[in-house]
Amino acid sequence: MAAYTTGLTKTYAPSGEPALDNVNVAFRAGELCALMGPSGSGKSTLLACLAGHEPPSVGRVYVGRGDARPWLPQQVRQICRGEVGFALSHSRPFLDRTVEENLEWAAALAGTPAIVARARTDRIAALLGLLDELGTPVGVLPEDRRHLTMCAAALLPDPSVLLVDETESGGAMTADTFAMLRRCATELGTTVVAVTDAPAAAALADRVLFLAAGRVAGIVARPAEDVIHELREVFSGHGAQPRQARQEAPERREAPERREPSAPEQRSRPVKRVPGMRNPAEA
Ligand SMILES: Nc1ncnc2c1ncn2[C@@H]1O[C@H](COP(=O)(O)OP(=O)(O)OP(=O)(O)O)[C@@H](O)[C@H]1O
Repeated sequence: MAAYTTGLTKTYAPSGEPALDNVNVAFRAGELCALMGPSGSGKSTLLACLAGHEPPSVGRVYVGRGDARPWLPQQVRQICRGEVGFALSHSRPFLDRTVEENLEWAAALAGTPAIVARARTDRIAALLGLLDELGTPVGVLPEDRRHLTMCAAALLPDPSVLLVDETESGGAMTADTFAMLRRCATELGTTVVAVTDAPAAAALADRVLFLAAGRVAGIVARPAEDVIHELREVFSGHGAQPRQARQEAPERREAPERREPSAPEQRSRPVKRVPGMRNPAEA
């Protein structure tokens, strides 16, 4: 298991609804997992908790060998040296530097020896289709290439887990991008968890994790694109239980456990069955 959560609940405002509500999910070593769900379902929050950017309100997050603890800004070097690499929606490359210079910076920040960084740069750039752009200033590249530059920089220190969110405009996570992330997971052995709204992209993943209203709604292994289409409709429309209804449901008040690490469970709300979808408990 490369990363997992137990009873992960995240509430931003003290009296507000949880952005994540008792999420129990595990990510396997070397898998590409697509993260899908309607806007506000908690995708970015899950990535932020996995990255250690946001502390859980309740529950635990484990990455690699230990807790993904919240980090202070001055500890950014430790993030880069750690188990997790990320290209999140707020991640920004240096626009006035070339792709290669951005990668060098990431390697230096992580303390990766220059000789190791040089050897990895070409390999990662090739996997992400950036070889021809190593000498190009990132500022002149289109948004998807900038995002891939962030992915490349995140991969350079050889994290066990790479977390990739959509860019703020939401346009970067296409099937082309996923095909490159697929290669990274396969050839580098990195666990990749990446948000997308595109069924054609998610169909390239080993598993698709659907969030709906802060909960794990379903996990599909080796998904077919039409199944993903259907599930996306279910969870973005009437299939996703409205937040108001959840608030009134008594089981929401059951306190997610504070307990010692154990094999992650999947105890999520049952959802409409669609051919090819597995219940989270079966994952
Ligand atoms: N920093 C924050 N402060 C307060 N509330 C937040 C914060 N970040 C997210 N939220 C809220 O938490 C919920 C989940 O948001 P999140 O961004 O994780 O969902 P998402 O599925 O990534 O959405 P999108 O696809 O629109 O990015 C939303 O109701 C959102 O308004």
